[in-house]
Amino acid sequence: MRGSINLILPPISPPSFISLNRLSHLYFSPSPSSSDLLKAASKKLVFATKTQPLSTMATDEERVGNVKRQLAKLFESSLRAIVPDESDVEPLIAPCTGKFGDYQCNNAMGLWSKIKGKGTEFRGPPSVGQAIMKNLPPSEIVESCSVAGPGFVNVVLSKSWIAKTIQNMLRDGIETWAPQLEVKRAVVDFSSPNIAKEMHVGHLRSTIIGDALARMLEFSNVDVLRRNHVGDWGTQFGMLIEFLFENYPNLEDVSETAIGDLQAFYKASKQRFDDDAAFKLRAQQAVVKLQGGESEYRKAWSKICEISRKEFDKVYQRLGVKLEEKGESFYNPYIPGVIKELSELGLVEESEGARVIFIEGANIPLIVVKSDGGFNYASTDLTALWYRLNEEKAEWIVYVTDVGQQQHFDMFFKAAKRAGWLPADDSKYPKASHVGFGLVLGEDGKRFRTRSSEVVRLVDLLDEAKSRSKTALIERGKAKEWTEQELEQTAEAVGYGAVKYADLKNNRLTNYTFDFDQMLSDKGNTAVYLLYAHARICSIIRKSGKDIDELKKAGVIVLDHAGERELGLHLLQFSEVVEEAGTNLLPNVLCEYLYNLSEIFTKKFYSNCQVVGSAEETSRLLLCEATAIVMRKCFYLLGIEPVYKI
Ligand SMILES: NC(=[NH2+])NCCC[C@H](N)C(=O)O
Repeated sequence: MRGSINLILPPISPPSFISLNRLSHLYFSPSPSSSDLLKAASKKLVFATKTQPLSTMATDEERVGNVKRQLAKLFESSLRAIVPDESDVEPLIAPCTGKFGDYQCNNAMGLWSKIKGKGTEFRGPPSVGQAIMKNLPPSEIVESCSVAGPGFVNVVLSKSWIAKTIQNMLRDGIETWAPQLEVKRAVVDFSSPNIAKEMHVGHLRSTIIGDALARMLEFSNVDVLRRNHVGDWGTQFGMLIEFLFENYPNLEDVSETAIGDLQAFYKASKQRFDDDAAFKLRAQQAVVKLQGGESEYRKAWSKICEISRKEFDKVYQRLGVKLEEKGESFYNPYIPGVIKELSELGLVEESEGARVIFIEGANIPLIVVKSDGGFNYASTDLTALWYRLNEEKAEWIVYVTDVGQQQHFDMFFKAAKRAGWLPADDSKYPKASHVGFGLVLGEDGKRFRTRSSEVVRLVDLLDEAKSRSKTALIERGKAKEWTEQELEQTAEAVGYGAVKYADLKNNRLTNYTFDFDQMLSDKGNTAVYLLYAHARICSIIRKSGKDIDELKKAGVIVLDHAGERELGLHLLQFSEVVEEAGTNLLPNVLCEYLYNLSEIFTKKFYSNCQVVGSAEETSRLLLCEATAIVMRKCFYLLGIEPVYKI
């Protein structure tokens, strides 16, 4: 699968504290001691700046909340000083947890393997690490550095810089922490249900994951074209149209309510198709007439699409998802031209009456024109890709479907590479990525179905999520405290948020079990727990009686307590996490960050640091506000509505 390495690998975890210690024994290098730190300090590697309230706007440099990038810039110049060769200066920076530092530069070992035996003055990775550290230019970001184990350069960030960066964000807005991606325009092809079929729980995953990815890329300054590649073309329309004509001789009479239950309509026409040979023949002829553009048939087709669209839109509205429909039929007029172009390139060959493209490594060819002369899913997808690259000028095209379609994407991406539409190197743009996801399972561990083995309808799921969360709120006595409207809105935010989060928090490639009790629990890693945590932070601020907007203008953040510092550092990592989740197309990375933020806030900060009435009240209220802002942005990026009181 294209880009599979990126997609399957879990986020890189930095070497843990323990492994660092272990390695340090192996490499006979002492762990950094206070004397190391002192030495580092004497080499002007300690930079402490006093945090000041900032009344002026931040410079572009200060706006960047992405610590990893800022450190990479510093280390790049230090690496360059050691190895003047341009190709060797890609800094490897990773956050780390441990008493030696907040971040690490992991270049020493790689550099050593390149320079050893070539008359270098260095004696091994630790000495390369020392040199990297010594060459680090002065910066207010870094408080101290040390070298550990096989040359890891540990960096302790300056807490006054962390504080200042958070103050800047509070003053200038969270948008100043948005990642800047290389890509300017992307297509995210998601949801994409099929006409005349009910949207089911499989489409739920595509809708939720695709929306989250689109939001993350949009936030990262990418122009995103949200595309609903609806299945609105194909042989099934012959059967549907014929059935429509049979039951509604006058098309004007067909209302939404008449065939509102499209699943039932589809089933009934399929029954008719299977049972009656004459009907079947008429249905097959109807396909030809539709494709030939006969007006009555086109009208009937439009009617069916329109009714389906209204049903889909209701779901999108409830989920707060925006999409622009460009269904399969949209690309029809372009298909012949694209097949011609591919033929002229010598890619299309005859095989058993069909026209196909052979793909290296695949045991079957990609059929682009069927033996009856018709086009198929692959011809449409190749054409849509061509359109997106050439007409829409997208540099990154992302497709969100179940992993079952992986081979299809793999094949037509390879065909596009053969045609020279995409570079052979997956790390280059323009690029196409398939975002696959696993199955939704029921409690029995099998595919999620209703008791009568029917496909579960999305609307029913959403109704139940809402009604269950409403019941839970009523049990907490909220019906007495709140207006009916507040109760409804919160029940929706919590209910739909729970369904979305339960899906997004898993690595999307794994199957997951749909379990209302678990997703609506207010304990553990659930949307309910997180939404309530956010509401509680808002209530701390409200109850303080302070005007938070005034505090934001002049207040100073101090991170003297370990809990304050840990919270501050985690807040600062928001930008690099969004960048990682967006570029690797993994929303679960952002969920993990959000959950950890809430845990650090509660367990490290709030339980140890009194906020209201303390000497540090202003600073701590600002930390509460910054946490609430970052949490809300995470909710937004995951497509979840926040709640402010609970
Ligand atoms: N460009 C694409 N093939 N997008 C995905 C389409 C998904 C398809 N309609 C389905 O329900 O399985």
